[in-house]
Amino acid sequence: MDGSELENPTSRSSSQKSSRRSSSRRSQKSAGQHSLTGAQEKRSKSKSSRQKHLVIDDKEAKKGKKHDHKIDVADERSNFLGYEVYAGKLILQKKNRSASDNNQLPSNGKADAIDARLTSKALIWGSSVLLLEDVVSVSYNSGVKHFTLHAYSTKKSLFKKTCRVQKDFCFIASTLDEAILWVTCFAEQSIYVNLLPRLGASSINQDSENPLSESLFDQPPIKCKSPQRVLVILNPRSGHGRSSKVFHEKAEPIFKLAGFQMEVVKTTHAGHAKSLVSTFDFSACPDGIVCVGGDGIVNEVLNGLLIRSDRAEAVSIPVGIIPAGSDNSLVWTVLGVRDPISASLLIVKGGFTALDILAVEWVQSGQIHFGSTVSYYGFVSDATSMNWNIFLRQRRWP
Ligand SMILES: Nc1ncnc2c1ncn2[C@@H]1O[C@H](COP(=O)(O)OP(=O)(O)OP(=O)(O)O)[C@@H](O)[C@H]1O
Repeated sequence: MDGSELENPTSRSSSQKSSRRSSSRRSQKSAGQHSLTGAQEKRSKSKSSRQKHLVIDDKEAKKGKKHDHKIDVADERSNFLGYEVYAGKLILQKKNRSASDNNQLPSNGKADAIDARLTSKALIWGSSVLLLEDVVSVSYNSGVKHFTLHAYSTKKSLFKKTCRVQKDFCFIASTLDEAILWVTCFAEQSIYVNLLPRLGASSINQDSENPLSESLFDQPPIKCKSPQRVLVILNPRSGHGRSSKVFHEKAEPIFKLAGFQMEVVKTTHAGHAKSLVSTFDFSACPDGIVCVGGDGIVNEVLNGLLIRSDRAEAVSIPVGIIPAGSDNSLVWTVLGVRDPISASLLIVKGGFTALDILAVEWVQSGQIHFGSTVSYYGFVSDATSMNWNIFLRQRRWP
């Protein structure tokens, strides 16, 4: 199955059909500038809400008369599929063709081309939908008409458990310029673009009738996110010694697809992570720390940050967690995920969740005693990623 099979929305009602078609035409017409920026998107949203009110007023004015389904269409599009960013024709590459075969595709291969739309939430082609939250990156070789989406979509396993599996989708655009537009629009939706050099000289023969397009590639025109540089701290003892396997087989491939540059440190003893983090020069890895292990390794990393001389800045360093311990209760509580693939996706998608950390105090004979270091923490969050803020109570040392 390609993406998630859906009921084809265009087959519902004629009024919906025409509304969608005209919207698609509008977006095709303005190819080249038709990606919506956040502000445009807001404007578009408020426009649809204005439309909605107009339809309601109209309805009240002409009681009893039937009206079209503008309200439903607007709501459905904004809630489920987001707002249209780009539309055009794409050919989905057959599995058994290699990337180099694409270059021999006849330029009149439009017979297989299908309507495709990129919205702020998904890529939709035919009756298939691929959610952007499942897409890790796009690979694109300069000078060719095809690009590949690397996705980890959810799938029900034999025992009806949901799991994520990697799947690549190679699409061929109608022209080289359209391929660039598609990839640019993915980049604008915060998908990492892995820009690769040109394939062989033969690979651009397909576009030799269009020298203008070729010149575009003298300067790569696609603006993409810069690669993230992170420190990975892996406890090889976590999860009864399975954490290295979890990292190298499940998390690392996703980080590589997303262009992450990683400095991986495997701890050699208890307390290693804390001492490392307490003195580490983060200028080499400014984009975050990824803990691979159980709750214990996260505990050490947070404590290491808290005892740094530059604690005020250090607490703003994002901390990610790849569950590879035996219990992983913290990551489940904070991120709502348990599997390392979903946790890796959350990290590469880059959202942040503020996490409250409280010092635990103990009371004896009516007196409050504080530890000399922050030794444990209450976590108050249930959202989806990993920035953390520290709220320490006013402390009075005995
Ligand atoms: N190389 C190492 N050898 C021995 N112990 C280590 C090493 N590195 C870290 N540790 C210690 O191991 C403890 C347990 O690690 P961690 O919590 O990551 O795994 P776990 O116990 O399998 O997972 P969970 O806490 O989810 O049950 C940590 O508190 C840490 O101090």
